This record gives sequence, structure tokens and C-alpha cells, in this order.
Amino acid sequence: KNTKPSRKPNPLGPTGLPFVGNLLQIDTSCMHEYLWELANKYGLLMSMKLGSRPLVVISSPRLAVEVLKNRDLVFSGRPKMKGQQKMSYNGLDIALAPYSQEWREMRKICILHLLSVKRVQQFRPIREDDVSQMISRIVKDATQSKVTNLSETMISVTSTMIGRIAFGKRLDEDGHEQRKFEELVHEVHAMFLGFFFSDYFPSLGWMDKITGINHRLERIFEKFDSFYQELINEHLDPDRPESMNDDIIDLMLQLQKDKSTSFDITMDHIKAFLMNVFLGGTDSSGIVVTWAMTALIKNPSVMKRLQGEIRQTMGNKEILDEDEVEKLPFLKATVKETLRLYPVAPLLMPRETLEKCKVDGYEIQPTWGIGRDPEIWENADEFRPDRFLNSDIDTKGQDYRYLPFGSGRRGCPGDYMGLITTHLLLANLLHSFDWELPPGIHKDDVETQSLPGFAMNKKNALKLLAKIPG
Ligand code: HEM
Repeated sequence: KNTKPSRKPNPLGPTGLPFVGNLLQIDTSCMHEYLWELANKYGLLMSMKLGSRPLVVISSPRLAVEVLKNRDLVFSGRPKMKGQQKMSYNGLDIALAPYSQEWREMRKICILHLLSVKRVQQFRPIREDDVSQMISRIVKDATQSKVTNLSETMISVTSTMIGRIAFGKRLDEDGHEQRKFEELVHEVHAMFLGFFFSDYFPSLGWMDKITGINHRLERIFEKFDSFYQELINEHLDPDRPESMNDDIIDLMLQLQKDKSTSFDITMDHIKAFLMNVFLGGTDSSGIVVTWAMTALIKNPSVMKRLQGEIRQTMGNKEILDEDEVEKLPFLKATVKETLRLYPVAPLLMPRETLEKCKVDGYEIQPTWGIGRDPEIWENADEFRPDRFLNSDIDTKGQDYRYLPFGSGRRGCPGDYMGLITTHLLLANLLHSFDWELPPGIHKDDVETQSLPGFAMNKKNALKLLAKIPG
């Protein structure tokens, strides 16, 4: 919002063109790497302009402390983008909502009732059951010496879990629903990334009609809306068995009925929050596990050490449960190291200033650069989980060198659920199988490029051979 820094000159940044600013230069195929390269050239505080939107990118822990701790409140807004606004029912959700009393209450409900430690533990049997089914499917691949597509397996297992946790239904029963759900999530991402003139050139908003993107947005929104509505109707059906009354839709409907919040929870609030759960839940732990397996196959000695820890502690058990998994220090260090090198949301989520503020007067987003800065991390580009053993750096967002879940008022409320799911999946994959590259492929051929988007998905699917240990 602070377009006119009054005293200080703009921080350095790439020179833009009149009117469009840096918009045409930006490489959206891998935004975080692009910004990190620029930051190395222009400085850890760098300014840019996207059309009429000024933007400041920070890549240093010192400035992250300023923004996410000292001035957390001022930086608690989210920029309004057209696709995101529409899909979040004009910000009735948590992730994309503007900072407001209503957002505070929604977030409180989420932390106290929907994603609390107690609630996440209540869903534990679902996670353990789905992991066990995933292992059985990979056993089939292994016995037929068939390559396992781990990227797809992860999307499938996490969306099945989220389906059961959010709306009490196993989506994979006929494969069709599962695909429909994945397609919907994919379409929402496309809308979040889509280019709307109104986002960068408000006076040219009419162009969005001509390009057809407005129409596409409406169509996808309606598809999603009726998907949610169908699910909600099923939950309102008086003949629904009571044994099924404990998923997130049930909880939201109960809160709506109780009227214990200062505002009325509407169906739109419920639908908007479901969108956050789908996106947060399907596109997080699965991505971390895929990156962890990528890093491990490229670092066989680390994989061996981790398997050693898991197998030694767990013996011959078929499936490891969550209590057991949480006792494995090297596993946890491996997940932390994965999140350092391959953070799920390398740019966190953009923040918008709520008022003119004094931190140099700019909007700021922290970048993944912090996690790869050689001044902060020894051998920064190497995958070395050891660095997190006997270290007090945790994932809670209080150490500004390491922010995989963001920090402060808008930090991730799903961190506990995300981590517990990641640990469970990774430990079981490594406990049950030895992993090899398909014939003819060398570990250096496994690339680490990512797809464009909020979430850092691996670009090319990770395909490995699972072997049942003798
Ligand atoms: C490994 C798993 C996960 C990672 C790495 C992750 C990461 C993040 C990050 C970096 C942010 C932005 C924080 C900021 O702006 O400071 C965020 C926000 C958020 N995440 Fe997660 N997340 C994960 C899992 C989940 C899960 C499982 C859910 C829900 C089911 C979830 C729901 C949310 C929501 C609602 C927000 C927005 C918070 C707000 O704006 O107040 N996340 N997450």
C-alpha cells in the first residue's frame, strides 16, 4: 500500500518498464529461484513493481524478524487477487481473508476446534489406515518389479486422507470421485495463478472479460460451489448414520448451530474453509515426502542411516504408528532438512501492509533464499539432516532463519497435522521398502525443478523401484 516511500529512496531492484513495471520480466516458472538470483544482485531488501502493485522482497532473517515479529500486526494483511477472492467467497476463509475481526474469529475456531492437537489426534486412525493401504499398493508394484510413481502415490494418499477428515468419505472407492477431486484442486490452483488484468492494472479490468478468464473463473467457482453444497447436503441428511458425525463439515455445522461466535457462520464460511483444508491438506505433506524421497535417493548414505534408525527401533512391525514415528530423531531432522531445502511454500504467502509502516515503508515477503543462504547455513546447498540434530531450531516460526510454516499471526495453523502426516508417510515408506532408481537412471539425473505456483511441487514425477527387504 505504501507506494510513496517518503524519506528513504526505493531499495534497489531490477529496472522496470513504464506502466507494466517488472511484470513482463518476471520468470513465473520458478519464482522463488528467480527472486533469489535477483536478491543476490540487488540486495536482501529489493523492490519491484508489478503493474501498479509495488512489491518488496526480503531475503534476510533480520528483516524477517522486523516483519513477522516486531511488526507482525501491520503485515497481517493479504493482497486481494481476483481469482483468490472469488474462490474464497470474498475472503470468508482463513488463508486469503483480509485481517479483520471475522478472520480472527475464524482462525480461533480453526485452532481451537478444527486443527487442534486433540482434533488432529482424533483423525489418527484415518491416517494410519490410509498409510497401510498405500503400503499394500506399493507391495503390489514391488512384487511385479513395477516402478512406483511416488509423486502420484503421495497426491492420492493425501487427498484420500483429507477427503475422509474433511467430509467423512473415502474418495478412492471408484476412482472417479478421486480424480474429480484432484481435478478440482488443480483448477483452483490454475485460477490462483491465472493472470487477471484487474490485479495489476485496475483500470484495465474490463480486459478480463475479453481474455475469457472471468468466464473461466465463474465456471470453476460454480463447479466447486456445487461440489461443496452436495457434501454439505449429505451431512444435513437426517438419515445419515450418527457414527459418521465427526468430520470437519460436521464440526462446522455444529458450530453454526451453536451460534457461539460473534458473527453467524454461513454456508459460505464453511465452503471457504473447506477450500483451505483441501489445498492445505492435499498439497503439503505429500509434497514434503516427495522431496524427502528425492533428496534421499540422491544421498544414499543418508537414506541408509535413516532406514537404520527406523528399522532398528521398530523391528519387524508391519506398519509404524504415529506414537512410534514421533520418537525418531533422525527422521524428524530429515524432514526439517527437506523443508529447509525444499520448502512447500518458498515465498510463504504474500503479506500486505495494513497501514503505513516504518520498516523502510514497503510491503515485504520473505523468500526461500533465507533457507539457502550460505552466510546462515554451512554447506547450504547440501542435504544434511545432521544439522538439525541437537539443534534448537524448530518449525514453530520463532527462529527467523527457518520459516517453513511462516510465522506470527498468519503462520500456518495446520503445522501439527502437516508434520505428523509427513513423518508417518515417510517413516513407513522407508521401513517397508528399500528404494532404487529404475535401471539406467543415475542419482544425478534426478532433477529438482519445481512447478510454478504457491506450493513447490516437484516438476517431474519421482519414479522409483520399491524392493521388499529380504
Ligand atoms: C507440511 C505441511 C504444511 C506446510 C509446510 C505449510 C506451510 C504454510 C505456510 C508457509 C503458510 C503461510 C504462512 C505465512 O504467511 O506466514 C501457511 C498458511 C496456512 N496453512 Fe499451511 N502448511 C502445511 C499444512 C497445512 C495443513 C495440513 C492445513 C490445513 C488442513 C494448512 C492450512 C493453512 C492455512 C489455513 C493457512 C493460512 C493462515 C492464515 O492466513 O491465517 N496448512 N501454511
